[in-house]
Amino acid sequence: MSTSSKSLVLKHISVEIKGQQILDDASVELDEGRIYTILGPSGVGKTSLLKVVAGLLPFSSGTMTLGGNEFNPNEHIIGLVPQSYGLLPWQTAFESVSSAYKISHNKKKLTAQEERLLTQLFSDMALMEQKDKYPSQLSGGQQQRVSIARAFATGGDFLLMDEPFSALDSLSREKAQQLFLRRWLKGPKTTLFITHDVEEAVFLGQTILLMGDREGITIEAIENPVFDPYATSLEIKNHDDFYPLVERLRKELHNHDK
Ligand SMILES: Nc1ncnc2c1ncn2[C@@H]1O[C@H](COP(=O)(O)OP(=O)(O)OP(=O)(O)O)[C@@H](O)[C@H]1O
Repeated sequence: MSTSSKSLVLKHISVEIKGQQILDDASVELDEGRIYTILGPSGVGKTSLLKVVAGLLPFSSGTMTLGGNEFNPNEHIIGLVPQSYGLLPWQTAFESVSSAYKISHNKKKLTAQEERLLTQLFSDMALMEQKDKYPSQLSGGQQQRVSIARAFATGGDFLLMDEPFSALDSLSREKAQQLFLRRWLKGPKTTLFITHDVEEAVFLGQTILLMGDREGITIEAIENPVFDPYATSLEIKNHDDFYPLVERLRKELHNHDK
């Protein structure tokens, strides 16, 4: 894999909380503007890795660099999509997205053009009819799409997604995956996407990171030959390489889980 000028490189990252080793010697290189899906057994440290990149979890040793310079997450705008939507009950969908935009862009009021851009984002996420609804009036899939719209609205170069679609039924999930890819294509950000679903990892990941724990964390980067953000999930599933790759990943995950 070639190292792009803005690669985010984590080297020998270890995290300790109260004497307990949470992440042990993890190294990975993330090229700019690619989607990386992360698979790995429960408890291996996927969320911890994401939190390190987000600056929410300090590491005790190792280095994190962007384009060769020290990377301090607090100096960057990073879009985060948690598993549990994270919407405030008193904000409508549009208020939620526009307030995230205003905070990250240090603005008090939206200009007419910014209002149009955010409206386009709602349209891209198939949320136009939900703009003025509160979270309690939205389905899980709609809430999660608002959460994704909010992460896109913050701008910035990084998007961190922690099992964002795990609570959705399969139809809502496929719709959310497709809408996410369409929007991502408009401005590809370096994306880390944790999932427990092997097929989702193959559908969404340009590179699939397989995490294991063998005398320290291992992260195997697998280039995905079937990745095609323009294709539907059915087209991807019909690709000759799709099921062999899914099978291989399932086997490797099973081996790591022993
Ligand atoms: N705040 C914390 N205090 C103590 N231990 C923690 C803390 N956060 C995580 N851990 C431990 O660190 C390890 C890695 O947790 P992490 O949540 O990163 O794993 P994961 O791979 O995301 O798991 P899952 O797939 O189940 O969500 C686990 O053993 C977990 O119990």
